[in-house]
Amino acid sequence: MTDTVDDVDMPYEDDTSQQEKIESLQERLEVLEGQNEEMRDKLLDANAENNKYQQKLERLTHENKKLKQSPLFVATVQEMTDDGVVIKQHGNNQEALTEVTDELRSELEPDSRVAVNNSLSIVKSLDDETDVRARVMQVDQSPEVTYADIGGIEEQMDEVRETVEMPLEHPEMFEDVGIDPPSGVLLHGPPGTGKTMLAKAVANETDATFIKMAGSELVHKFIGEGSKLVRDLFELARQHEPAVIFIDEIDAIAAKRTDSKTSGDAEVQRTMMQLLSEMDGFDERGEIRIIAATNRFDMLDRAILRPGRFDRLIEVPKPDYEGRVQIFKIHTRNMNLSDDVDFEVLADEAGEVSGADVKAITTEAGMFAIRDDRTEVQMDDFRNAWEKIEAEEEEDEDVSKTFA
Ligand SMILES: Nc1ncnc2c1ncn2[C@@H]1O[C@H](COP(=O)(O)OP(=O)(O)OP(=O)(O)O)[C@@H](O)[C@H]1O
Repeated sequence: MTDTVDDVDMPYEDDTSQQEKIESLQERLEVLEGQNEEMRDKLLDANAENNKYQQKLERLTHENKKLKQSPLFVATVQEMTDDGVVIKQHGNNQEALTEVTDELRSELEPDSRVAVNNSLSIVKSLDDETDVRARVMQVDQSPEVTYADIGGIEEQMDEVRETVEMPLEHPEMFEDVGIDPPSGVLLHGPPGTGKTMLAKAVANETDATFIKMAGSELVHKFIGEGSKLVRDLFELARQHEPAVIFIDEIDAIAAKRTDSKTSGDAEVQRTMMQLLSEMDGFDERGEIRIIAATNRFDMLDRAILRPGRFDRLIEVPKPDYEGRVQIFKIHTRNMNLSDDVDFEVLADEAGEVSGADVKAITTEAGMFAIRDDRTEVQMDDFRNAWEKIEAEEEEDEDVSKTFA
């Protein structure tokens, strides 16, 4: 390497001759020029290196983006070895040895849930399975709803009792007659008409565990996860026999096939197929009854309505006038009512409302009384409550139209 010249002192004594001074300065200039050249070379090398890293960064960013875009699969870590991580994919149960970055490795242990890409590289670690199950499935050992809490849908209640309660309590009757009880019951109708209540009440009255799963929670998940959750659901029900499985918003996993072939659709299809296959093997399931509910009957794939599946359809409509009177009475059982309260007039004035609307009116009427510092709820409180709720509903409709 060339000698560096850092000092700013002149490279000669004060008494040196002119000629010698020039020579020394020239010598110094040469050294500096050499240094300059060397620095320029280094700078060029560094620039070239920088370019190389930039390109690599761009490539990795692009690959990373691609990895995130492509569908991910769920797998469970089986073993952590020096050669990599052994994972087992959900759905097909295939095992694979895959490499993992040191950073991710520190987050993993046997039984960790991970998301893997097409080439089975671990992309990220996932929440604990129990967290997902808890979010998707609610287990209620004894729901509090009774048949007496439900108003205006007697016919539907009788049908649910016949199809769910009878097989649970008197399976021998079906054997004696020589017929199979209906496999699944599908409740369909507008929101807030008591579908969930019916399922809870029948579980309560038969001392069965109520297990609720929301269909919408099963979609937009990783490949293989929806069907695994369906298997887990039936396993959970088996552990809690007798049990009533309630699948709310079944349209989320059982909508008619669309033409699009996106991976999301395929995953929804797989989840539904798993549900159907669990239902097809239903005979051995003993004391488990399945009730599903939807507000979108028109959207359902007819495959789920075939015999042996959801073969008992029960429409749960909004209550009629008599039903509304009854529901008003039910929801005001514990309220301190003034003598002027007349449910027949209220049921008439409210018009075509759902049971959930009636419940909302009674609660809001109570709030009006509290705001007015009264303990007794009056007829006007109910009227004001309905006016307020109606105005809010109209506002909501306007908002949803604006954003539609
Ligand atoms: N027929 C009814 N009798 C008494 N209360 C009712 C009735 N229908 C609805 N309600 C009241 O409305 C609430 C919501 O009803 P529920 O959840 O059973 O409706 P749903 O039909 O399952 O609605 P969604 O389709 O929106 O899930 C109930 O907790 C209850 O307070």
